[in-house]
Amino acid sequence: MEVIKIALAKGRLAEKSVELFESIGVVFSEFYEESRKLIFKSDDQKFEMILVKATDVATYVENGAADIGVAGKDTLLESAADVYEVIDLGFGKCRFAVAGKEGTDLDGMIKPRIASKYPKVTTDYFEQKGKQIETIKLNGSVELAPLVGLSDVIVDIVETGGTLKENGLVVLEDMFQSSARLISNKASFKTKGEAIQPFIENIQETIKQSEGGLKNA
Ligand SMILES: Nc1ncnc2c1ncn2[C@@H]1O[C@H](COP(=O)(O)OP(=O)(O)OP(=O)(O)O)[C@@H](O)[C@H]1O
Ligand SMILES: O=P(O)(O)OC[C@H]1O[C@H](OP(=O)(O)OP(=O)(O)O)[C@H](O)[C@@H]1O
Repeated sequence: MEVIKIALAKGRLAEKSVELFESIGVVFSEFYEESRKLIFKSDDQKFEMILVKATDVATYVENGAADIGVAGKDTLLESAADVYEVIDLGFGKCRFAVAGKEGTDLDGMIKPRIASKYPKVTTDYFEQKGKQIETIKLNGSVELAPLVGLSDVIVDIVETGGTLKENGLVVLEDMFQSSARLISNKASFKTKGEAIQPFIENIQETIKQSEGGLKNA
């Protein structure tokens, strides 16, 4: 029996993903034990889950170190990994936005300096608009950049808007939505299809049902 390897991001998306797997009978009891473990076997031993940095999920899946994974669309766009994006899981929803101090005249700037954890997403977006920019790659606390003069504006994901607000920033331009996606390694999708396909179909069914539930709520 071939084990299916799943890469999960350690942070925000982990718990919801594990709950989703449970709902289709793939249970990782060990996940709930307090530990620093990074590899977990499912109770039925058919699946192995590895916990990696959110931005590394696509790398593990692209290289076949994991067969499938759960990653935010934001990280998929940024890494441009060559993987199949199989299902929009509907959680981990947030929006990409250009943000800055209130009244910032982005259109009036010739070549604004834009700080972001997502330099590729930023470059692609402004290239499409035909606007020249300079990107400054940061790894976190991006909201600081315009406050201390490191950049003119930022490109970041926004959920509640709380972080922007607490730091005196506002959304200047709404870009697009992001949510968690189930991704698959391209070769595994075929070679391990017999095990992966039913897993995907079951998840698809669960999501359809919960969407129906929401609509009927
Ligand atoms: N504030 C947010 N609201 C909703 N979804 C978010 C939010 N921040 C991140 N996400 C989504 O969850 C994914 C994982 O985010 P998480 O914060 O766990 O990792 P991270 O941003 O790489 O943080 P860290 O550097 O602490 O590991 C992101 O790629 C994104 O898709
Ligand atoms: O609109 P909100 O609900 O406030 O969420 C948005 C914040 O969440 C993410 O940061 P994260 O918490 O991952 O911290 P980081 O800055 O260290 O990456 C994102 O980069 C924003 O800073």
